[in-house]
Amino acid sequence: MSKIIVRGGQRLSGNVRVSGAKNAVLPILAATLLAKEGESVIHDVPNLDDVMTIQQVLAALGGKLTYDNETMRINAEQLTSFEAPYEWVRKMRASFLVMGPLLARLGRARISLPGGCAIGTRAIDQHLKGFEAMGVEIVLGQGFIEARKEGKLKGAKIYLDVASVGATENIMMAAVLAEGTTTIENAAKEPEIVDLANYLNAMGAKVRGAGTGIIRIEGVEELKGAKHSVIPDRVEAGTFMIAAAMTAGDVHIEGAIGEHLAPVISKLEEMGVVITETENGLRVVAPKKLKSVDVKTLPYPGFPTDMQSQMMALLMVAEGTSIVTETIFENRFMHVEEFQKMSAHIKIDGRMAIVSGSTALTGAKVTATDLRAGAALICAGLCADGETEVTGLHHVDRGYVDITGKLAALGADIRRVDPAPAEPVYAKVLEGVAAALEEAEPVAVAAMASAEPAKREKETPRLKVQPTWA
Ligand SMILES: CC(=O)N[C@H]1[C@@H](OP(=O)(O)OP(=O)(O)OC[C@H]2O[C@@H](n3ccc(=O)[nH]c3=O)[C@H](O)[C@@H]2O)O[C@H](CO)[C@@H](O)[C@@H]1O
Ligand SMILES: C=C(OP(=O)(O)O)C(=O)O
Repeated sequence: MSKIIVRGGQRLSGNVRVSGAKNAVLPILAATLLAKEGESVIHDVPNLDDVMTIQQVLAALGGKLTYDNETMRINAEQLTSFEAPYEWVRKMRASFLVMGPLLARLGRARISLPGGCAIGTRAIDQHLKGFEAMGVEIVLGQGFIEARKEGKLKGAKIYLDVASVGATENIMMAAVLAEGTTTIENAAKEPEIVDLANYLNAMGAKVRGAGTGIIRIEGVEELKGAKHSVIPDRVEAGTFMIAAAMTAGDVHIEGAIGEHLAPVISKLEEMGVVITETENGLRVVAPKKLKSVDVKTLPYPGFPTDMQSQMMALLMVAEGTSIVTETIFENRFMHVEEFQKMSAHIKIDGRMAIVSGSTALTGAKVTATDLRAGAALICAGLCADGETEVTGLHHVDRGYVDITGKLAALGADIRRVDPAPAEPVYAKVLEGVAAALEEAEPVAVAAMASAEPAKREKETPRLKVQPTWA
């Protein structure tokens, strides 16, 4: 089992570069499916497990991709399937974001119900409500959703009951090729929505109002591949700000955009941290003693839920009692139990966590219960007495590029231990299985192709990929 081992007590200092934003790059890569012509070239694509997952989804749909030096090139001219396979969708919730582009391009999509971090129920009703308003017929199967529309999608006025980030993105992507104008009211305002709109507009779309509560999308006939650079990851930047503050450090966070981090900056300043904007980032200088603050997560521009667990780690060592209220996800306090293993004093009361500060944290064996919880445990380990061993790293690898290397470069005593590669004998067996599968696949596909049409459609939707209105 992979683990990160942190020995607390080192003051962080120096420069750390923020990677491209996971939550911006995933919808943007999904949106590349909209280009009927030309290649999209996306820069600042972080090397994350989630990016690899969406890459697999796009490839399964017929996209041709290359990834080199943080640049991904995608050609989606020839889509060969409308089905996002379960094996990838179950790994990552954001795979569901291909539904909007597939409906726009092909008028049909079949997607397994999404997986991802178990931080709440994470409904998708607002995505579906938006598609239905655009004339899409939705069928819920066992473990999947099938959506189709004869002819082009129709522009509509859609009011979101919750300002969902994913629903706003999915509906925007469906609407760009629709007939007429779509208005999304109570739209999410996150910077990642603006980044997606900028990429869509570079492709030839007409999206206005992204970043406000009302987004208007005028449908166009066709979109082309475009160049785009992904915004820096505000959650990764925020995590390094917390790491600096935990260790009374002095860290420059290269690429961090102050405006995107306003609520995090404001809370850290209330605690006594000094933050200054530089030419290309933010400098964070933290005193040894920090004051407690109350924090409530809210949609942007409120305090981000994705920073809640890291902030809680900092509040555990600040002076005084803090109340953390989580309003976005009903099950996002799983890290509390892990913090308690490190001597934290936290009580949960429904959606509130009462954090008693001034804790002398002690190193312990802990597990990342979700992506940000993993980062928060690492942050706590940076100022704990002794060694903290964090497992459950598959969560962390979804969203942080080399967090161990970046913290070590700032002076942290941190290392990652990965299990030794499989014994050569097992590797040989695996190679043999892979070769056998490769040989078997063409036979299976040929058998499917010659099967009865009805059966063929049921079992191999990838064989029928003409737009429904073609
Ligand atoms: C890949 C990505 O960008 N992930 C981010 C995105 O997730 P995601 O897009 O999944 O989050 P949403 O904004 O959709 O979810 C927010 C809340 O709305 C609810 N909801 C959502 C959709 C819906 O149809 N019905 C409904 O009730 C959810 O259950 C949740 O309670 O925004 C979250 C909130 O900022 C972040 O924590 C995630 O990191
Ligand atoms: C919850 C997160 O991601 P996802 O929506 O992909 O699960 C996150 O980035 O913290």
